Amino acid sequence: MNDWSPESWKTKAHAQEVKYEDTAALDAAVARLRELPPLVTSWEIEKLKGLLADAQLGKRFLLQGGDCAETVADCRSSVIASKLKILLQMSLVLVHGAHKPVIRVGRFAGQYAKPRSKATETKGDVELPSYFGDLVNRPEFTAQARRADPNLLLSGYQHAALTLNFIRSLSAGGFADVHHPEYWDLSFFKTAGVPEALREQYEQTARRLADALRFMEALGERTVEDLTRVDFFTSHEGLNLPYESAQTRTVPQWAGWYDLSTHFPWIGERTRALDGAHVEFFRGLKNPVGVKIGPQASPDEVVRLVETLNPTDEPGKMALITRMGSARVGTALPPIIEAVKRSGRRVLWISDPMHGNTVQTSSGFKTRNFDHVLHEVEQTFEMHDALGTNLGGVHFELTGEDVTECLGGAAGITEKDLDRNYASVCDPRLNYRQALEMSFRIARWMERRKNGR
Ligand SMILES: O=C[C@H](O)[C@H](O)COP(=O)(O)O
Ligand SMILES: C=C(OP(=O)(O)O)C(=O)O
Repeated sequence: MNDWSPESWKTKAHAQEVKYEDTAALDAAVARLRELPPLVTSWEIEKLKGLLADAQLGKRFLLQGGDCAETVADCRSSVIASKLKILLQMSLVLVHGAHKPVIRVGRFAGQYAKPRSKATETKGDVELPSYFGDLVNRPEFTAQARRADPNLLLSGYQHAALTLNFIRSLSAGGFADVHHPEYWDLSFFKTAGVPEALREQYEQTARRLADALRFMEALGERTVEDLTRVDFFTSHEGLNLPYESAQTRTVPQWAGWYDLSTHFPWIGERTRALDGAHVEFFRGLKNPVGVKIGPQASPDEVVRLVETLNPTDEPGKMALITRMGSARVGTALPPIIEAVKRSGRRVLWISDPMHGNTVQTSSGFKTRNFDHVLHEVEQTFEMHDALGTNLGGVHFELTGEDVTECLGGAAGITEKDLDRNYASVCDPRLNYRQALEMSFRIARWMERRKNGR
């Protein structure tokens, strides 16, 4: 790859480019980022690539989830711990449904850069730059807060490091009680609005999961240790190229270049142009990479993306994260699956049922409906089944907190609840109960599908 370097993206058209006024401060921040130690290691990245290769073959399933926009203000122990807890609980439920190991990947420790539909936001007669994530500017609607500040690149790096440090220590054994569903908050399925049949299904799944975990623990001390040690990998949208390229390095033990800001970066729907800066940057990386694929993508374009980003067809390297929307998935997804299948290329298919299902309420809240999200996942499974391919993972925007951002679920969130605790600075997330319920529904669905019902 002679014509590639960590900076070669600078010669390409750059969608969502951040315009920094103070270029000397940008250069200084990037220079400092280049010197700082990596956040993750090439060993971990290669390990994840191996697990993703298994998922491509249907031997593992991937759960990817976390905030839409991680914030520096939420770099707090309770918030991080509850995010890990919900991901872990969901993964246990999915292990139970999928009958295979689940790879846990957080949208965290670096999910600080956001692409936006509009470059500016207007309130009354004031127009300011949009909020592009804590790596770039601040959410408050003031000219000062919305200025792109290069020092936030360093702040983002530091908070990613703090987050990761805490995740690593919790991973080494801080989750013993999470293996006991009797301590989980499953009260959502006892709520009045939940149909009897659904309530029974939830109770049965929780009981069977608790039995299975007790059985594993009873097998001996070593198994308990293995259960309480939990691996989480990190991911984020590799949107801010000055940030990503400053942390892209060679390492002594392997050939090639690793983006050491995260294990598994992805390219967003708005920045995946074949001749654009992001594809140029990502095509030189050794990390596994994801690309978001929306309903406008053409089958041919998707195949060319796969060929460009993984020219050697390396196992575990390439993931396509489809986000079509529940109304369009039935028509938009099959031609893409068929084209990739015809190309013979290895990919991991992941369903992101969040990003195609965003709607705006009359009172101005961005929201998503639990049933639309579930429907997109189920339809995506069905289409892969019908076409002989394998849906190997799911991708959610979620939080471990009791927010009110998405509608529906057994917790019965309605439009009038949205302003009770709408905390996201960008898109709506499933709250703790909705996320857990989603995993119950998917697991149940996987089981029935496996049993041919
Ligand atoms: O998370 C995805 C995008 O950043 C988000 O949907 C953009 O939101 P906007 O359409 O309000 O800019
Ligand atoms: C921006 C995102 O998604 P998409 O590129 O699919 O819109 C995201 O996942 O944060």
